[in-house]
Amino acid sequence: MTVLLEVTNLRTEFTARAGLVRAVDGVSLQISRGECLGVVGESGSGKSVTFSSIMGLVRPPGHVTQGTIFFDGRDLRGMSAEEMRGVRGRDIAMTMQDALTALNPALTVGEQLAEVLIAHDETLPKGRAARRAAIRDRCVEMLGLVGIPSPDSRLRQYPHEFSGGMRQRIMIAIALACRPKLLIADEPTTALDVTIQAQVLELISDIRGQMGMAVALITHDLGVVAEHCDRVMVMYAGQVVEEGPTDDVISHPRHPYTRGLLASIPRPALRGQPLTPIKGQVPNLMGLAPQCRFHSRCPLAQPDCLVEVPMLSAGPGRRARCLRLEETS
Ligand SMILES: Nc1ncnc2c1ncn2[C@@H]1O[C@H](COP(=O)(O)OP(=O)(O)OP(=O)(O)O)[C@@H](O)[C@H]1O
Repeated sequence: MTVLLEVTNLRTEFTARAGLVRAVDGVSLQISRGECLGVVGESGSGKSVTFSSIMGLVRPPGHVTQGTIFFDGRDLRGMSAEEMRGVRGRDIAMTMQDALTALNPALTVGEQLAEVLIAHDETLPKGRAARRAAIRDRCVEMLGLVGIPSPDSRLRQYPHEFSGGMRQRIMIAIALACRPKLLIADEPTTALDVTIQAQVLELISDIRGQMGMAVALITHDLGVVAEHCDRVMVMYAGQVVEEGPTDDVISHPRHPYTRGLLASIPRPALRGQPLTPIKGQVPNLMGLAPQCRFHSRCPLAQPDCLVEVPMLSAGPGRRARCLRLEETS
């Protein structure tokens, strides 16, 4: 599979009154064409900021201060704001955690879909009437694709006239309108109940199959990753701590943090056994010392862990940021 997105050594910092917050610190990742990468980690681990940085959507006081981002062979960090606007929507689309705030309450769903098509779809006919008809057809097609019943009439409705699950689907329809090569889905199901969650995820997987699109699925839920992702990347305190093929990482986690995450979720095979939450808290990202960030919570920690730990090979296609890998092999 050819590489679609390649990020190397990305760093994103926020200048806060109390000091510098390094929200993303040395993140490297790759996504191949058509692949689904799961991105997991506790709240505040830097998942959203990593992908907002890739999209060029970090706003002051935040700045990308280091690293390279190549998409489809093009250098995104070297692009102008205008060029990046072209990439967003057409090549890479991102759905946000909260559909209600991401959608424009003052425009109908049809108007919002049409806006994206007008901005990015170069295949639309030039003549006015033909163009209008083509835009309308595409809007109906996209709402139909995400499973909105009677898409024709619902195009004229506003976001508040839809349920939470429907709004998520509409946001996905808008993201998919220009057939992006990569969809970044940030917690697409957080606000939804369990059945709707499953439907939205199935929908993303189906469309991925139909369009050959790559997906980065940001989630707290390792169950979701197990079901939908080819590979998984685990983040902790602004860094990637483990990555590899999903089945391998979930069946045999190598980083103590990934092991902790897996021990803290209910699994049918372990019914009746108590869950073990990870003790302690994610460290403050301000002024972190150059040492293993999981050290204070780690059951395997030794004094020699108080050094900056690089990503180390942890088996075929796998890497983990830990000096105790021999104890988890
Ligand atoms: N606008 C901001 N100003 C200052 N710091 C910020 C800002 N946005 C994010 N951060 C910092 O970046 C860290 C990482 O945030 P991010 O939203 O990427 O985490 P996350 O892993 O996506 O969490 P969640 O799962 O809750 O969305 C936060 O803990 C916070 O310290």
